Amino acid sequence: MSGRTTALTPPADAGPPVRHPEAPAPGEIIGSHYEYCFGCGGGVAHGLHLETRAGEGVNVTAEFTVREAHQGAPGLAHGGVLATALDETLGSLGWMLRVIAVTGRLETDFLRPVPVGTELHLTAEAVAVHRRKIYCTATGRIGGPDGPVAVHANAMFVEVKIDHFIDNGRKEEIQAVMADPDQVKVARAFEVNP
Ligand SMILES: CCCCC/C=C\C/C=C\C/C=C\C/C=C\CCCC(=O)SCCNC(=O)CCNC(=O)[C@H](O)C(C)(C)COP(=O)(O)OP(=O)(O)OC[C@H]1O[C@@H](n2cnc3c(N)ncnc32)[C@H](O)[C@@H]1OP(=O)(O)O
Repeated sequence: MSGRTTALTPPADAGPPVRHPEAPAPGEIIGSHYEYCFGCGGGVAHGLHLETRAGEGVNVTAEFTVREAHQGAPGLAHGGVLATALDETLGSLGWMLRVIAVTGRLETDFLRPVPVGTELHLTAEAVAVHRRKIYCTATGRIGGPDGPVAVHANAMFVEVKIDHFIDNGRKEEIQAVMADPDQVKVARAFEVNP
C-alpha cells in the first residue's frame, strides 16, 4: 500500500482553481490534443470524437454522440465508454489552468442508462487545487444541457510535465508526434507556464 489517501475531498489548505490569463476564450472550441486519442482524436474511427468548449471559469462543456461501436448492453452505451467521456472532458480542464494533468482517480456514478443515438451533453469544472492535485467534477446529461443527468464523476487529476509522455509512451508514437509541428505546438503551449 502506498499510504496515500484516496479521498476525493480537497484538503483544508487547498486553494481555488485559477483560470489562466491565456486560457481559451469562453465558447472557443478546444481542439484535440492528439489525433489518436480515443476520446477526442479525429484519427480513431470508433473513438468518441468528443468536442470540447471553454467555459467562463475553470470549466468546459462537451458533446458526444453514442454510436453502435460504443454499446455494452444491446442499444445502450457501455459504462466504460461513458467513464471515458467524463475522463476526457475533465482532461480538457488542463487547458483552462494551462497545465498538463493526468487522471489520478476517477469515481463515477451511473444514474440512467444511455441509449445509442443519444447526444450526451457534458460539463466539467475544477473545484480546488492542492500542490499538483486538481480536484474536479463532471456531469453528463441526456439530449441537451438541461436534460436528465445520466452520469456524474468526482475526480482528482495530477499535474505532470511533458516528460511524463516522452518517458513512458511507446517510442514509435512519441517519435511521430515530435516530428509533427502541429503536435509540438500543443506540447509547447503547456511548457510556457509562468
Ligand atoms: C512531445 C510529446 C508529447 C505530446 C503529448 C501531447 C499532448 C499533451 C497534452 C495534453 C495531454 C494531457 C492529458 C491527456 C488528456 C486526456 C485524457 C484524459 C485523461 C486521462 O485519461 S490521462 C491517462 C490515465 N492516467 C494515467 O495514466 C496516470 C497514471 N499514473 C501516473 O502516472 C502517476 O501515478 C501520477 C502522475 C498520477 C502520480 O505520480 P507522481 O509520481 O508524479 O506523483 P505522486 O505519486 O507523488 O502523486 C502526487 C500527488 O497526488 C496524489 N495522488 C496520486 N495518485 C493518486 C490517487 N490515485 N489517489 C489519490 N491521490 C493520488 C499523491 O498522494 C500526491 O499527493 P501529495 O502532493 O499530497 O503528496
